[in-house]
Amino acid sequence: MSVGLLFFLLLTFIISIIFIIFFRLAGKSRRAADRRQLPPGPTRWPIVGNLLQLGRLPHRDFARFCSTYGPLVYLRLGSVDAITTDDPEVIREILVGQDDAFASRPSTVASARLAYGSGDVALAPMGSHWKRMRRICMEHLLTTRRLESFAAHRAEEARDLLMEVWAKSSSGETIDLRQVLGGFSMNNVTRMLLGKKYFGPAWAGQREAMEFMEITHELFHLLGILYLGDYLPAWRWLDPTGCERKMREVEKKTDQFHQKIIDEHRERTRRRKKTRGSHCKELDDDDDGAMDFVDVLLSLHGEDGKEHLDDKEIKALMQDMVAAATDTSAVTSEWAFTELLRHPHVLQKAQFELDSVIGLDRPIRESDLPHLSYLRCIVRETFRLHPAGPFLIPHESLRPAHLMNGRYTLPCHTRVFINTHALGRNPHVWGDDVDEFRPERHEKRKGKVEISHGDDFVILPFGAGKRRCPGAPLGVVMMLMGLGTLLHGFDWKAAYGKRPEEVGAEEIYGMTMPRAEPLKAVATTRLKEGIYVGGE
Ligand code: HEM
Repeated sequence: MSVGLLFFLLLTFIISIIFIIFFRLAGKSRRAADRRQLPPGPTRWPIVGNLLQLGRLPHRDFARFCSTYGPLVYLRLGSVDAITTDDPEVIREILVGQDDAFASRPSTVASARLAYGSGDVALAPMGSHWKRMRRICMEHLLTTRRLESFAAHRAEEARDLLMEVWAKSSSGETIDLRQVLGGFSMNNVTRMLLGKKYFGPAWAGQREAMEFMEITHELFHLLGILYLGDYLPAWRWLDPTGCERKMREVEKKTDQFHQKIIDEHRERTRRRKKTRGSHCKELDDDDDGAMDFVDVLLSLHGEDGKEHLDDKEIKALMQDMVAAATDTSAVTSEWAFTELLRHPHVLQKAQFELDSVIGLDRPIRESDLPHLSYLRCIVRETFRLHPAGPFLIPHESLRPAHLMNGRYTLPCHTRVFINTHALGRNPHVWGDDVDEFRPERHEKRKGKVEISHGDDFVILPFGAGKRRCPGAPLGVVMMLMGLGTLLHGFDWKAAYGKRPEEVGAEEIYGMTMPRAEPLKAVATTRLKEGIYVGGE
């Protein structure tokens, strides 16, 4: 080898080393700079980060961090970067201003196990699959026309609710509001979605109803917990609480349940077609009234020229709709009732409005809802103090992003906890009487009282931006109809002779945030008897 070649090789080697060192240092200092620009937050421990600072009600701990370090707080949850906020302007920037960066969802053990590998809408990461599933929801399931086609079912459910409470109150029974409101929203949703009702008259049957209840409760519970395996990967090896084993069991049970419903629908369609002859057209909305959602999903074409959606896609969507639709409205309605029992003057004012808009000679109808401004204020105030879930479903950043005029830099895959519970109790937004239930604070708005978020982002019951709840109009109608029916139909007092101030308002943490105890009350009739048994 010549001396020249040797010299050339040596020079190349030295230059390469210099480049490698240079880029490593540059990378390190860039990462260090990024870290320097993280928002402030509580002191972090090695490995666990801030996990040990979270208790039984993490939304309250997050709120405390926001009032100490806010409005935007950085947390390290085990191996995960996370931020939290309860500030309307920061929330607007995340959900609307920088929607492109923050509209994804984190991949968690629950979303993999319990949402068909994140194959649904609500827990799917941003990408073509989510776009397609969301489009199916918006264009085929939750359209105004389809929701209107179920108005008669909803009216029937309101009538059954009135009759059920009347029957119980006539026999001196205490009313379990969790049970009646839960049954009302569950029936509304399952009739639309699965073509069945699970509670009350004409129900699907004891065994199936119990199975359905059990599965949905287990599912909600597991989707709601803060599972340590998502933050400390080593935890998954040990699974000391048996959480993953439970998830696998529930995954299997739900899948079998969904498959049975799909098979029943296929069989029903096959029988209908056979009755009408093999030349018969596809099932459509004019056949036997409205198609339920499963019928609609079975009639849609799949991707890449496939004749149908995959069963897995249909099951993921069914599960989303049940999970997203039933508990949310039932939990919020129970909270509304809790506050009404704690504030009898608000309850009376709502009844006064109902009587003047509807009268005492007929039950409430959906067409009355836009005219019930005070009832709408009650629902809005309930969402302020008791949003259905303490956080929006966690979002995740798709790339490094800057927030608050570039003041802070966040790494890719930062998990975002928008604390709607703390937003509604933020004294900078709501003043000193944040803890007081006072629907009148929403009254000053002109025209129809909007229940969804407005331009000011001071309440956020349905989220905002790309991931906004696609079922908000249905959720609002179900809540107003349920509450309106019970308030118009009956006078109410807390059960067991409790005084208003003795009605508790303790919450438990989960994907949704119910009262710690089911709400029990005593109802007395206030309309003509014929109305309770289906007359006008
Ligand atoms: C009072 C009732 C309801 C409340 C309070 C509620 C609230 C919410 C909230 C807070 C989110 C998360 C938004 C975000 O992450 O930014 C959400 C998402 C969602 N909701 Fe609702 N919801 C209700 C009713 C419904 C109904 C009736 C349906 C469908 C039948 C539904 C379907 C969904 C779906 C599919 C998502 C996921 C959207 C996505 O990730 O793209 N919700 N809802």
